[in-house]
Amino acid sequence: MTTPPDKTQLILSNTLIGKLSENSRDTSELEPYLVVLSGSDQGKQYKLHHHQHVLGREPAVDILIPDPKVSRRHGRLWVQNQHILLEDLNSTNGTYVNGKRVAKHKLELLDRILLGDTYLKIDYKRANEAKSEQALYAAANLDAMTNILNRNAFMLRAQQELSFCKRNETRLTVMMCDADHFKRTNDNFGHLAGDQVLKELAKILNAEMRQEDFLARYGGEEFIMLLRDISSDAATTLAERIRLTVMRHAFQYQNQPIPTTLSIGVCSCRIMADTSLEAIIQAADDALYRAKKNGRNRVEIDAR
Ligand SMILES: Nc1nc2c(ncn2[C@@H]2O[C@H](COP(=O)(O)OP(=O)(O)OP(=O)(O)O)[C@@H](O)[C@H]2O)c(=O)[nH]1
Repeated sequence: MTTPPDKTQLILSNTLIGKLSENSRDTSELEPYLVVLSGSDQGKQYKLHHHQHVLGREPAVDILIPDPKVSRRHGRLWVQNQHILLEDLNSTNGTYVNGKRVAKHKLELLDRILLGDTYLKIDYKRANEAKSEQALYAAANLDAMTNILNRNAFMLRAQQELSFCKRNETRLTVMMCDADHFKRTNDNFGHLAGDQVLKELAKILNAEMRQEDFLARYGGEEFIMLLRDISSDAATTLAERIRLTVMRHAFQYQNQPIPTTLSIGVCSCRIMADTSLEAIIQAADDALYRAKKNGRNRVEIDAR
């Protein structure tokens, strides 16, 4: 629990986070936020409300930390009156504050929290500060048109997942999905119609994933998915389901139907010490090439 900052703390905090000192600002406007300081979600922030927030890696938690070393339900934050309490929920790798393992801890403003490999801190911000920082986060990590991860953000997360799979010898699946004859879509219906199709494709793919999986726009009309620990049979079933969903979806632009199909290349492999991310993506890309060559609107899989 963080006691709301007094003036001295605020000046110090602002110096640390590189903002201009605002000695006179009114602390009553400040709201508590949990800020992610490292890892693939670096820069992301969560407004803390006056109740408990569960942190962890499973989809149902309030604050999802996409770090393989974080437990599914790792810990919780309680905002109570003027304080913020951090409690470990019997996590595997523990909850640390300023380098010390804690079971339950009343947070101070400058405390550094460590869950798995992810550093976090509490900060107090005005709503407009938080909004502009969130916009910066989105610009760095998200594809502006589809609002899913961009390629760079995906590669960062995928490297983390690969390290986890190496330690645990689990499977990793990469799925490359590419809209068929998309040049024709643009030529026949216009670029705006093409954009509309890409936005809807992102929504469909997003809905098919588990929350711990990652989806990104990899290139123009190409999407990439990373799925942890599913069998090659389950990956094939999922890819087939996605292909059928897209084929049956009624894409439209200005009331004009736009028939759209996907070709999907899948690489599903058990991760060895020397497996590289580039090699898995290349194998998925090769499978995608085969799907195109073998007639499009189909799935090809490389299972290792
Ligand atoms: N509307 C729209 N089109 C895009 C975007 N990014 C890439 N494209 C278009 O996607 C098309 C991709 O064309 P190609 O690489 O020839 O592939 P294709 O026509 O889909 O053919 P196959 O992949 O072989 O089935 C190009 O015409 C690009 O201009 C985008 O953001 N919006």
